[in-house]
Amino acid sequence: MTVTQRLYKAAKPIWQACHDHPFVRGIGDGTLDREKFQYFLLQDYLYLFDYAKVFAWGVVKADQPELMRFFSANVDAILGGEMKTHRAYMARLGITEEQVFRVKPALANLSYTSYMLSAAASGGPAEIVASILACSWSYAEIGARLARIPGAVDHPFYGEWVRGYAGEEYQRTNDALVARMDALAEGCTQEQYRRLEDIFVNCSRYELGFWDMAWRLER
Ligand SMILES: Cc1ncc(CN)c(N)n1
Repeated sequence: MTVTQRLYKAAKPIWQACHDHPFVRGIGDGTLDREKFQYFLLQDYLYLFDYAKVFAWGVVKADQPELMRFFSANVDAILGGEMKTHRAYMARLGITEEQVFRVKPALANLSYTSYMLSAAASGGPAEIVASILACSWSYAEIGARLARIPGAVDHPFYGEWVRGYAGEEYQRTNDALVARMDALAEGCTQEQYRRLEDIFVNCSRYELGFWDMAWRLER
């Protein structure tokens, strides 16, 4: 089994709970309350700035130009790629970026990003990718699964979100991250692997917590 197959297996029950979460199901069948989605969108926009900073740690810690470019391209893919979907929804909802910055990150959001940033600050490139991977990969899987629900990609409101994560660009970027995890973890000791698994599973738990946070409109 590859390292990423082992990581996937370790987090599988948590990911299944994400797939079964009423928030995720609600995006897929189009029944999700718009207020909950708007709340999620704003929290997620704030989240993504910190998520991009985790990749930026990778630029700092990379010891090879190619790895530096990899992390740097990912910073760009978030700020200029994934966040485009958020900005399109913000435009539809009449929300400016300034208004988003007045929103306080919920505790579940702040705890998640603080955890990732701390793992990145104290670790090396492998720990950095492990802390990013649950985020990137679980959304790639959620997007791909939701896209198979009849009507989900064409839904007038939620379709854009599903298309963004199911789309080729997002899936390709995620595939590269999965491959990078395997490359960076190649030959790691059992102890090093355990640390990567801890980070990956904890981030998966934070992912589930993020859906819950949005579902409950955590204040
Ligand atoms: C909380 C969260 N997790 C993952 C993703 C996908 N990058 C996201 N936008 N937000």
